[in-house]
Amino acid sequence: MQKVVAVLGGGIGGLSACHHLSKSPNVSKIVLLERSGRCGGWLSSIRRDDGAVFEQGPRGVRPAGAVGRNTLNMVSELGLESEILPVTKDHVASKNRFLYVKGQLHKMPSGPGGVVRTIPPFSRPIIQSVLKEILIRKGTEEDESVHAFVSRRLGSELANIAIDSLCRGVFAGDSRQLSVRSCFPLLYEAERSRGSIVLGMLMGSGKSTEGPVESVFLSFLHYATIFTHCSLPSQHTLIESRFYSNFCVFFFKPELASVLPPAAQPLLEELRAIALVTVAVVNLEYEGFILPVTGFGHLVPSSEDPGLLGVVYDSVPFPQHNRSGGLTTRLTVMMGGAWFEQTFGHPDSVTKQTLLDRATQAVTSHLGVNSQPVWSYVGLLKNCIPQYHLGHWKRLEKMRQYISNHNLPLTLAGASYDGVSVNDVIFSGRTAAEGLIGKT
Ligand SMILES: Cc1cc2nc3c(=O)[nH]c(=O)nc-3n(C[C@H](O)[C@H](O)[C@H](O)COP(=O)(O)OP(=O)(O)OC[C@H]3O[C@@H](n4cnc5c(N)ncnc54)[C@H](O)[C@@H]3O)c2cc1C
Ligand SMILES: C=Cc1c2[nH]c(c1C)Cc1[nH]c(c(CCC(=O)O)c1C)Cc1[nH]c(c(C)c1CCC(=O)O)Cc1[nH]c(c(C)c1C=C)C2
Repeated sequence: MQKVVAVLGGGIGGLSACHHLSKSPNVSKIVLLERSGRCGGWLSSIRRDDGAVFEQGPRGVRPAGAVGRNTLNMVSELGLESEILPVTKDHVASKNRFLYVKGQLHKMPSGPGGVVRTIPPFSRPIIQSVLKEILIRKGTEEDESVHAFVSRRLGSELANIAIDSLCRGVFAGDSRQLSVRSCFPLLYEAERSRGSIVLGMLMGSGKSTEGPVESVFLSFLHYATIFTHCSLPSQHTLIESRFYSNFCVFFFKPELASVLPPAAQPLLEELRAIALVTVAVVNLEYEGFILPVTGFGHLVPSSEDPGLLGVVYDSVPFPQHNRSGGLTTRLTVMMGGAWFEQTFGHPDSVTKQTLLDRATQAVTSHLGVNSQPVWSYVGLLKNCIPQYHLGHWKRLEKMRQYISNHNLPLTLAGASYDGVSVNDVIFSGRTAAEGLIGKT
């Protein structure tokens, strides 16, 4: 039977689902319902007339593993290869990552030399923690916080500095609340299957699918303009939508609540329990090359400055997006996340000037930059990153069971469920589409 499918939400997940649905001869019509004036969701680029580009949302994807390959396949199917700005493995932005600890920038140890020597901010060689890890007994919990898991297996220093920072740089979240099972499933599975992260990674390494390119930037605006836009009134309900054989849902739970019938209350309660954090994203442009170091950027552990997550040195990986003519430096300061309210108060009451001042102060103190930016843009991205807290996996199981038991014509996909990265979300769009129509 030919299907008419409604896709709710024109973020990258919804667009990916549309792409895969559109390849099936069994789908006669796809209706993409997007409430805002544009598609793309959090993918959002500011393009100035002088050629400068600033990202308010994601700026890169790592084309590693199955989800990375899937993204590259979709890019190729859409004929967008020429839009990719590759950042190769030997590029300085791929090799140099920094941590800002105790008032100083530290290059993250890398390569064999970096692992066997003691490199600040760490007090002993990382190899020591890695070798000990193999001997640590397997945990027994169904789930554990990322911080507890890493402290137990690799020691508190790596948990407090490296993993705390990484969780801020990916989830804008608190490693003490985030679930290892849902946020880092490979680590969790490695311990379960091999009894050790190190052994799990080594034994699985034969299957590595990494290509020569470490990171790519896709001109996200192109994704966003491929599909036309239409809108969904917020009172739209499943009952009113009887014309559609199926729904794929790609947006966060507060919005989903408005389209579900009251009878789906238990599902709504689970959806509401998935927390979201707000991030302030401040794009800055400086005259000349002002950085004391080169690399992708630096992260700040929560013990150093809870409200300041990190700084991306956009000009280093993507100099093509500097304005034409004249040397400039583009930076993005990310703030808030799980610490937004304690740092800035309620997102509705903070002023853009406060956020700009805080961001430029960080550039001055972390990077020793004394000049003022010649251009800036302050974005307040309310509820932009879902937080997979402890027990997230159980919540997902419950929700999907409810949908199945009640025969709801609904598929949950997108960043709130099975991975927050652009790659994960594109993959979830494909999986949702294939769940409805079979493999394309
Ligand atoms: C600041 C920031 C930086 C990031 N950096 C990276 C990065 O470098 N690399 C990476 O891999 N990932 C990154 N991410 C994560 C990634 O961008 C997101 O997880 C992903 O874009 C989410 O896509 P989505 O389709 O699930 O949801 P969304 O982008 O939220 O899309 C949902 C869509 O649904 C629409 N909608 C909502 N309600 C309704 C309604 N009632 N009716 C109709 N439409 C509705 C919305 O308008 C929106 O367009 C970043 C995220 C942020 C916020
Ligand atoms: C959901 C939001 C995401 C943000 N960034 C990413 C996602 C999915 C992607 C991402 N961010 C980092 C990595 C690298 C992990 C690794 O393999 O080492 C990935 C895949 C880390 C990172 N993020 C930022 C910086 C400066 C770094 C460190 C540099 C590096 O390791 O390469 C900037 C940044 N991005 C996001 C936030 C909240 C943030 C805060 C500073 C969103």
